Amino acid sequence: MSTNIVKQDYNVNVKQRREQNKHNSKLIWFTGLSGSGKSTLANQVEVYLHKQGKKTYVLDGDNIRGGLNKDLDFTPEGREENLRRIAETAKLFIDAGVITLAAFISPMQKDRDKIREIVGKENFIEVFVNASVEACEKRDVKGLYKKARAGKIPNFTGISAPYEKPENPTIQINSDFESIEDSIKRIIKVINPELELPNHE
Ligand SMILES: Nc1ncnc2c1ncn2[C@@H]1O[C@H](COP(=O)(O)OS(=O)(=O)O)[C@@H](OP(=O)(O)O)[C@H]1O
Ligand SMILES: Nc1ncnc2c1ncn2[C@@H]1O[C@H](COP(=O)(O)OP(=O)(O)O)[C@@H](O)[C@H]1O
Repeated sequence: MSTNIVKQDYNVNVKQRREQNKHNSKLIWFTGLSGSGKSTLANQVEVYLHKQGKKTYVLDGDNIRGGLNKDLDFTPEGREENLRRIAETAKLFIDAGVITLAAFISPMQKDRDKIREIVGKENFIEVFVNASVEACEKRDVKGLYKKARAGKIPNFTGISAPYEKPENPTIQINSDFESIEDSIKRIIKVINPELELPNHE
């Protein structure tokens, strides 16, 4: 535990960064089963925003778990710490004026509530990428469901570990039935007004 910490104020603040960028900075959080479509949608929404000249960055499960969080496993405690660190990272990106898109299974409501609390509810947009286990298993993008069914991956979400559906997401996508193009359009419609410059008064 760190003690005797005194917060340092910076000369350039988030308001000035947002004004220079001419857009707001928020966290767009994609939650859902493995294979539901989180990475696909986060990446495509980033492409759209980037083309508009906005400052963006994507944080994605497999990439963060290969670096910053490579010491963590998929137990409930491992996931909790994974998501806490990602939320703290996203908070820094938001402060840096960057629109941050995060794609993590984040299966537990309590962990998602903690993320919202860390970044501030005014900065948090939750996208629930809803897909059935059956559809994800049929896609089996990375062959992980096959391995999990064979008992080769412990604590696999949807098979041997739980996924709690979000209680009140900002947007819900049904990727079993919806095309990628339609999902992207619906997300963009909701986030565009949220990314306009805020009134800091
Ligand atoms: N046991 C188990 N359960 C679920 N997923 C597993 C597991 N082991 C490895 N993987 C791979 O890790 C990716 C999910 O990591 P996350 O950091 O998003 O998970 S979590 O939010 O901490 O629950 C996940 O990526 P996505 O398929 O993009 O969701 C998998 O590639
Ligand atoms: N509406 C949709 N949104 C996102 N992905 C979709 C949709 N419909 C079908 N898919 C397909 O589902 C798969 C999702 O894979 P991926 O984005 O890697 O999932 P995740 O990041 O959640 O593990 C891709 O093959 C994608 O083409």
